[in-house]
Amino acid sequence: MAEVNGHASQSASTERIQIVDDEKTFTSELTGQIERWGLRDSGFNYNIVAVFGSQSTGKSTLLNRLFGTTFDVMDETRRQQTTKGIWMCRGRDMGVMVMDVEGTDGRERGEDQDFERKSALFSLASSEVLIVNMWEHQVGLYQGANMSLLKTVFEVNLGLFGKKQMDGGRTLLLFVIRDHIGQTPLANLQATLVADLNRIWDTLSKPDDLKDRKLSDYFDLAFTALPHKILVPEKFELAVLSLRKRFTDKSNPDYLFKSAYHKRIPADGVAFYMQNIWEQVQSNKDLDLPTQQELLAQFRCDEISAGALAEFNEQAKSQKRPVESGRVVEGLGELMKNWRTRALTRYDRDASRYHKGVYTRKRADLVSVIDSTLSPLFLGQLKNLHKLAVVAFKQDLLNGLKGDNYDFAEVVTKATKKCEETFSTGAKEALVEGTDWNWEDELEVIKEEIRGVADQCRKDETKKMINQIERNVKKIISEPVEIQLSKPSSEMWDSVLTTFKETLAKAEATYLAKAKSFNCTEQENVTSLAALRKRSWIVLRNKIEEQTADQVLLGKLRAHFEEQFRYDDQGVPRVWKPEDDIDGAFKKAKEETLELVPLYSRIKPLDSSLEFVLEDDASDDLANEEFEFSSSLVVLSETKCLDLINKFRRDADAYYVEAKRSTVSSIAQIPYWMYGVLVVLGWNEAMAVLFNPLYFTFLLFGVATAYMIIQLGLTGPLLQVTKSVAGEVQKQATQKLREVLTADAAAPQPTQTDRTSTSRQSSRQSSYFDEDSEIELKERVQ
Ligand SMILES: Nc1nc2c(ncn2[C@@H]2O[C@H](COP(=O)(O)OP(=O)(O)OP(=O)(O)O)[C@@H](O)[C@H]2O)c(=O)[nH]1
Repeated sequence: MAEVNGHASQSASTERIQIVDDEKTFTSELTGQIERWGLRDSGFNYNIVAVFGSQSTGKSTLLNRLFGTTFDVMDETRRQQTTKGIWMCRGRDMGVMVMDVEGTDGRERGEDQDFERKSALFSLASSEVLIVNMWEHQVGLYQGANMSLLKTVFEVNLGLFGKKQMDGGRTLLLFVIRDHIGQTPLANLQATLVADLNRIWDTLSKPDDLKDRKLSDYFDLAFTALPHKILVPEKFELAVLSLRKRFTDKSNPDYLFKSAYHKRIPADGVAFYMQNIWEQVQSNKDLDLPTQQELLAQFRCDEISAGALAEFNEQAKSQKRPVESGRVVEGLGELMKNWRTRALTRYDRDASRYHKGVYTRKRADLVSVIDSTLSPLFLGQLKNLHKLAVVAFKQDLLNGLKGDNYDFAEVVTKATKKCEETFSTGAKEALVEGTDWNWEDELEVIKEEIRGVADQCRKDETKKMINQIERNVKKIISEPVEIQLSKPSSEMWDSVLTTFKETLAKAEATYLAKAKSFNCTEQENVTSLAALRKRSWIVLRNKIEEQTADQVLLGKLRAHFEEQFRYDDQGVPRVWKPEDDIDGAFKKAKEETLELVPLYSRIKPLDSSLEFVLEDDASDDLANEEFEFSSSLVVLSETKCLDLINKFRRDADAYYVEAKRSTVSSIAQIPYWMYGVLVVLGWNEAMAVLFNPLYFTFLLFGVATAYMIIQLGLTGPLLQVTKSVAGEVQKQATQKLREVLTADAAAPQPTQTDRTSTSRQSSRQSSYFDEDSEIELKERVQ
């Protein structure tokens, strides 16, 4: 077979495609290419083969010869890598997709073994037959024969696809030994390789559930040797031809594409299937063994990151305490941005020179640590802003609701807007770009909270307003009701209720006018008005209670009785004469007065339209006291009425007796003949006084003095002076008497003979002395 040069013109059926490029990106054009190869509709009637082996071991040459593919082959004069990435080509005149894979131990990639691991694993997992290409002299070498690479690949393959491959999809590992001179028979080489592979398999770290799996559970092994291409080209070609037959001739007993190796993926899904495998292989961390540069980069990037972080932490610490203590730190967002930028700039400056991947990864770690340190500050600041905004909101409400001329809704809207603005401004300032922090949720919490505060405030204000209106009602009805109840008449309750209803109507109008600005709901208005009616009624009821208290009502009855009994029709006080009909007048006045008791006992107007009705079940959270309207209409209970009547009767009887007595006293005057008797009996004494000049002078003097005193209005003062003088005289006399008695007590001891009389005397004295007198006496002696 003629060697096909990659640069030669290719027919569409053998056009090759790079499925994974240098940057490890999987092509998006494989589907289209499979279609161009004419394999799209071949169902399961296709095979996939790949090659694995060190660089420049004649892999492309072999594939081109075996399958008639058009892979690039290295120029014989320059030993340099030709295959980069993974290429795929359709076998000429056969339904085989052949993958030429970049060689291992690539000089060009240096220490970066990442690609060779991934490409080997990809080939192993996706193809039916994997040709392991090696020089004869590589057999038995651990590194040279890629055994360490195979170990890693087996291990990851087991982890990733081990379970799936158990259900089917075994793979054939076809070892092709190149430049076989023949000194060592193939059987020996084969034995060495099998021993190596089993050893590798035994030392694999397998998943727990696949611990007992053997190499043969997953792989079939086949071995073949090719003679030296340069030294014995004919033999080489013949051997290749015979190997080719094993791929093409199904009747060949050594046919290699056994159905057991088929992955059972329809041809039109192969592109997608392979892409998936590549993605799994790519994202597998077990393959990412660091190179020396990476190790160095990790070390240095960690160091640089720690330095930047130390400075950053110091700065962040300075604001931790103020924020935790509940203070809103002015310009915190700006500060945080500065610390963050400073730390990242410092890291970027020093670390960006190292391995790109490591630098980027470590930078992401640094950003995450910085953000997680700043996040509590941000959240703390939000919390403090929240508190501040709500406090300001409450203060604004307080200030706005001062006085009487405020519009509640307006005050609340203004305060709400200000509160939200305060918070949003502060929160936006605290936000650091590049983070996923959010403050909108907190704003929602605030909105909810201030809605609650405003609602409570509205309820309090409504309560206050109702209390105020209640006080006004009390003030307004107090006097007129008192007057109306003092003038008992059959229309007394009509006038009381008229006053009450008028006042209540005004109160309700006042409430409704105010309630508008409170944004009260219809239900709230209904409740509040019911409360207002109830409270007003209670106010009236209390006033009535006060005016019908025992003594007050008794006073009223007495006054009414007196009016009827002691005054005549013209309102002039009556002076009872014996001929007057006291009994009749008394009876009439008493009966009329007693009729008032039932009138007072129940609130019942003559005009039924004036009756006031209050629903007992009117819900009222403003006035919770126990209250029953129907019973509130009863002012005096029956027992109380009887009690009052009895008390009043006693009073009335007293008036009656007094009236009677006044007639008796007017009857009991001194009879006129008594004056005659007086003149007759006192004639001599009168004459004696008249005719004795001394007596007469005294009489004249006495009469004149009395006349003057009366004329000058000095009767009162004179009586006062007389009383004082008499009092003083009495005091002096007592004093003198005490002195006399004290002198007696201080006299020498009486003789034995006098003792009896003295003891008698002292016992008498002791009766004069009380304890105070003794103390006074002692003081005087001293
Ligand atoms: N001695 C010897 N040389 C060979 C054999 N097959 C191919 N070569 C030569 O080895 C060189 C490399 O051949 P390639 O087929 O490009 O090798 P490769 O493994 O595909 O190379 P890369 O794709 O770069 O890894 C070429 O100069 C071939 O002529 C062989 O069986 N024996």
